[in-house]
Amino acid sequence: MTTLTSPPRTTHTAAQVELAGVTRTFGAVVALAGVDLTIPAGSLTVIVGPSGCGKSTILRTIAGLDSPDGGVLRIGADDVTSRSPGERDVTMVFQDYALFPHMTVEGNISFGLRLQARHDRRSGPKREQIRTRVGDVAALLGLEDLLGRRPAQLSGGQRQRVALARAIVRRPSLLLLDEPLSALDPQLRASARAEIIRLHRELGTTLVLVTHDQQEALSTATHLVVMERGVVAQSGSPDELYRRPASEFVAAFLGSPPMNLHDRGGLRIGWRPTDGQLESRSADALPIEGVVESCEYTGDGQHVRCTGPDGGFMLVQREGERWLVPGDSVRVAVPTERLHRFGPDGTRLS
Ligand SMILES: Nc1ncnc2c1ncn2[C@@H]1O[C@H](COP(=O)(O)OP(=O)(O)OP(=O)(O)O)[C@@H](O)[C@H]1O
Repeated sequence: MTTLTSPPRTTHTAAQVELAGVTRTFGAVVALAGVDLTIPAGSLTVIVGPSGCGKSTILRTIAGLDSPDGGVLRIGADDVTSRSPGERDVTMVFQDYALFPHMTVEGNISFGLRLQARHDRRSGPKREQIRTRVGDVAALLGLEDLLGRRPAQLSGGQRQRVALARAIVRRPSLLLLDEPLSALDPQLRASARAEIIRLHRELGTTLVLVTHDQQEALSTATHLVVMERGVVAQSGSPDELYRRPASEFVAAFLGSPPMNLHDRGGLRIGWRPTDGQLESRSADALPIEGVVESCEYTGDGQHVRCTGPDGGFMLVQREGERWLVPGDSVRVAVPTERLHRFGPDGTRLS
């Protein structure tokens, strides 16, 4: 696969996207309950959240495949709320790739450009330009040797690359991907994820990706958006959301194994399983005692599940520490600066 060091010919200006008070209902179902969101120009923004929280509806609204009931959508400086999909300079890649089965890979990739050429003979792309652009994109995605094949003769990962090639060959200033990796097995997912990150960097376009996989979201995004029941729970850099979750919902949603949460004095206290220090006697720490219930070997350590005085908790134990077995008593200290505090309504305190 070719890695371009200078900006490729597929580069286009990257667009900022802004949603203000966007609402959408389907009968009694509120899919979007007033979404306020800015997607920075040139970012790789990942929208993540549990099933049914409105992720796909946001993407479809940005693409113009669905119309909001209220609110404003801007792409760049333009209010595009009532513009048709064709007037938005946006391309969306669907979960199932939707390739044309009777066309070759080359035919699939060039389809949009050929259509454009037919509609607009004067300023549309010329045959030679189409060939060059398809060649460039095929090189970028490592598809040069597959151009003569049909979709049925490709692996899942190759089909995904063809769908991406078909989208980026049109040089959109905004590229939308709905669960692009969901059809791939875990090993292919990891390499496809790396490919999307590289592609984003080389294209310089704004890329918005939807997933329900929080691990994938954390590792892929430059800008992360967590959705909760039709609204944005929090948006910012992945690091910001992981280290300073704005609510108990975001805290519990991001991170694997998930954050431990306890009731303490009318508040909710949270700590990451990696922040618990075994056998530490530090004064500036919350002590928690428990009994080991089960241990899960992870290769470089253990995930240890314990029962404590006020419910269970999880601890991540690294290699080199005392090896725990079920029935062991443990004493864990959580440094005060690593504690997260949430009020009765779930919002972060301090
Ligand atoms: N065309 C439709 N008609 C009726 N209800 C819809 C329609 N599209 C979406 N919904 C509902 O709106 C809500 C949000 O759906 P959406 O597909 O945006 O969620 P999602 O976060 O992408 O979910 P998933 O991760 O399961 O794909 C859901 O309750 C869904 O059932």
